[in-house]
Amino acid sequence: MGRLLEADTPAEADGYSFATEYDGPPLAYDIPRACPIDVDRIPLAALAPPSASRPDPPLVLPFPSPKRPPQVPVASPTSVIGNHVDVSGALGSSGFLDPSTEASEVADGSGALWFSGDLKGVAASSSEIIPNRPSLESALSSGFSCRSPASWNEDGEDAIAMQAEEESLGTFQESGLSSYSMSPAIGVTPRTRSEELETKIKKGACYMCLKGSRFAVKETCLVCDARYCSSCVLTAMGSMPEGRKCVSCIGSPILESNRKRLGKSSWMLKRLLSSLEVEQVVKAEKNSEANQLRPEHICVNGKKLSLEEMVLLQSCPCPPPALKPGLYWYDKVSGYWGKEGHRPDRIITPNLNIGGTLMQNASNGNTGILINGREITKVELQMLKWVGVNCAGNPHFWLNADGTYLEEGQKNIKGKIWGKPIMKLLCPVLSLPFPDKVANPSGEEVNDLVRRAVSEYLDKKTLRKLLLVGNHGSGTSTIFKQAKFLYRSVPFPEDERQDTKLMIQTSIYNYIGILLEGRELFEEESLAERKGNQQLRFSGDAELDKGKIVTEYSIGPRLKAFSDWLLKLMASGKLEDIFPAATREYAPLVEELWNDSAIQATYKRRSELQPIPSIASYFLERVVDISRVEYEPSDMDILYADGITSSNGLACVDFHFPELPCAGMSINDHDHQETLSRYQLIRVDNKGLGENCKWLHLFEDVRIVIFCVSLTDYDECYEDLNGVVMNKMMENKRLFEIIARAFEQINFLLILSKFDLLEQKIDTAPLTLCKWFDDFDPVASHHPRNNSRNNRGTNIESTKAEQAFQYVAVKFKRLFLSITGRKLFVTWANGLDSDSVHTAILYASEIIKWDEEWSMCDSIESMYNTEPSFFSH
Ligand SMILES: Nc1nc2c(ncn2[C@@H]2O[C@H](COP(=O)(O)OP(=O)(O)OP(=O)(O)O)[C@@H](O)[C@H]2O)c(=O)[nH]1
Ligand SMILES: [Ca+2]
Repeated sequence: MGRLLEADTPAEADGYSFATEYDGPPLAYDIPRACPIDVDRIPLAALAPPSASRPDPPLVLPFPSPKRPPQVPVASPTSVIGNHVDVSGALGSSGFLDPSTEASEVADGSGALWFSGDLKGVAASSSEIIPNRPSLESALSSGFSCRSPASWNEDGEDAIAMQAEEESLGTFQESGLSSYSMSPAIGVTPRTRSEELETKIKKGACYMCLKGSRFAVKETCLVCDARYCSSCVLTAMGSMPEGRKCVSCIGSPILESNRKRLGKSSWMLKRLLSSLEVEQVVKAEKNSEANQLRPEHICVNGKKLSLEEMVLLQSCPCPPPALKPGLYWYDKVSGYWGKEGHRPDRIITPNLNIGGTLMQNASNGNTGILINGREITKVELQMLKWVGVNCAGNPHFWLNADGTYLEEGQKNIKGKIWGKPIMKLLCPVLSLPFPDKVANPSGEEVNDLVRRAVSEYLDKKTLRKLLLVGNHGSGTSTIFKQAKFLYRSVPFPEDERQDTKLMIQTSIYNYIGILLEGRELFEEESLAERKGNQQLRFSGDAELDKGKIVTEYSIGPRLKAFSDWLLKLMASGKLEDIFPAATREYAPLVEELWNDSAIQATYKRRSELQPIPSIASYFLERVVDISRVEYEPSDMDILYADGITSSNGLACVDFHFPELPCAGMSINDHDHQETLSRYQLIRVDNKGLGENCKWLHLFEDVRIVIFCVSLTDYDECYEDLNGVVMNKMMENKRLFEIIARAFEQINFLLILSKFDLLEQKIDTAPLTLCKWFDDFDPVASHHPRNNSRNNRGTNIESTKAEQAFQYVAVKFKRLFLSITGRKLFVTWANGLDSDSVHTAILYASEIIKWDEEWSMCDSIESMYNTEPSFFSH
């Protein structure tokens, strides 16, 4: 008998109550017990998962003007992500854009979206102003509401705030479980708000432009079910780093009802994006962390699962199919699995060490008969009776996974229920599970299973991302393509080859245009020379004479007309509108032009034409073949083409390292891959980085930033948008500073590219032409070496190019140190040489590994440091 407490004491009379121990006679009845509250079992709504991309919590506007009509504020469609990050910048002090701002005024920004597409729809800029935006924050914190103009209903009430209150009460997704209080609350995904919003938005209309009917095809957000038409979807969903989600929903878990849609591309995606982009979106959707089933959403025998437990459950030989968040019970002896409060639903792999201890009331049975400690349901009792198990006296059974059963406290096996043929028929009739395959893995086998599953999972998680960035012309595209050639068994699938073909064909017209411009210049020069009067070059007389006097650079009227048209097209920036579509039509003219002696004469003097890239000759010399419709680019053509095909400025390639495919072995060999580390090289162009690189945060899980700078940039200039002439190296420095600040904690590898081209020009163009390098003072070398590249690390007898490399490296190292206080790693590369690219990427992977080893040492050290008492005992 437990000790009883008595309250009737003298102390009570003094105005306070103090219980004393009861020492009277034993009582004949039960004392009512006050159950202590178990704090862990108080249901709580799930916390929103952390997400860097979610804006600050919405502010409550103190006095919303009632009856404000729903309106869709506008912002530049080019600032989807940017606005999402910097909400305050995009919105006025009231939290909204100035309603007087016309869509046309702001929809014309100069930044760039990742995905190209028709973005004529009216754009919303942030969670606060997308009408349907389900505020996860507001849903999870009662009384905290996100007010958007469109969320005011006719009566001036804040519909979303009301919704938030409803949702903050907490819901369990599994039906009928809310009243069942055995388990702690399971975090659930936010419920869709689409029904309420549909009453405000015309039925079936797009949630952004509010236009269209329900018959028009729409793309739906996986988190909030908001629907967007094809004009708005890219604005609303941005670059889709986690798949099809509104920008404001990035980082939020998906609706469970949408799980079956994960990774399945849609008609609209295929229409708006290139196949590579669709592939990326689909992959992101399937793999991104936020879209995975979260272990804490699965509760087994009253205990939320850990990550390892969930992985084990999902990867066991016989897992529960289509696992959803919810409360479950699991009898690990028999393998029975069911929803809390319900009969068994499945027989899964037994002996899995997951969840808590099976409770007697797990399935809410009331028969008095126990199987493995669980009181069975009526229907199970019925089954036992039908197969002839004696249930008199409410016995307690032990049921093993192989179907053998015995009574508690006895040693004799009474029978084998799964062995009875009638069971196979009975179970389906009673809606009870029957084992697919009677299995009983030993403890050791289960341990193996755990090890394998967890290591596979961790392997998936430890995909090491390398971010490759640099200014235009820094050689990032070439390095990226080399990586594909080096590490992929099929580097460029057919569709990418076709896209590259079109890219090359367009660039050919660009090169021809540059030649034609040069031809005009040379023609004028030679006319002026003949006249013996420099002034004539610019006079009206010269123009007249030009038609009559034929020079080495003159072309016939037919080609002249073509030339004028092409140059006009280039000047208007419309070349890409016409080519490569018109390739078939103009191929014969290109052939004629190329064979013309005036063009050949101009081509000979191409070095005098500043903007023509050195690689242009490679293509120009085969211009006739290339401009034909049947042209198929070779691997070399793909590598030499300027840039990569990606309309959103983002491309990635997954590979295993460090092994290169050697004779007789494919790098994609499955067994081999398992033992290798996984890497992903992501290349983003400046457009993709956005204005002032504000999208960089999307890459915060990268393990290393590989920053590319072309060593040839020091004496090259370009005109910026305002017509200001900028030195390219200074521009590299500027971008480097921005990116180093944005990734302060991440390792950096600087690749100084185009080393071979530097060697060619350093003697004629001194490094001091760039003002940042004005104190470069190379030591003259009397022993120029042939194979200088392999000795770039030494400096005793290094060549001028090597010294320049060292000098530039130190300049960037100092700059990096001053920004981050850390060490910058530097190497060089020649993009056209696969070995040098391989060495550079290998270097990057080694930096990542060193870093991992260091952090491991650090954590072990800190364990020793923080637990002195443990070791002092
Ligand atoms: N000789 C030489 N040529 C290179 C090197 N890297 C790239 N190229 C070539 O230079 C041409 C122009 O490329 P760039 O525009 O400078 O660089 P990219 O590879 O297109 O990379 P991004 O412009 O940074 O995207 C391409 O056709 C490449 O084949 C290099 O290291 N050495
Ligand atoms: Ca380029």
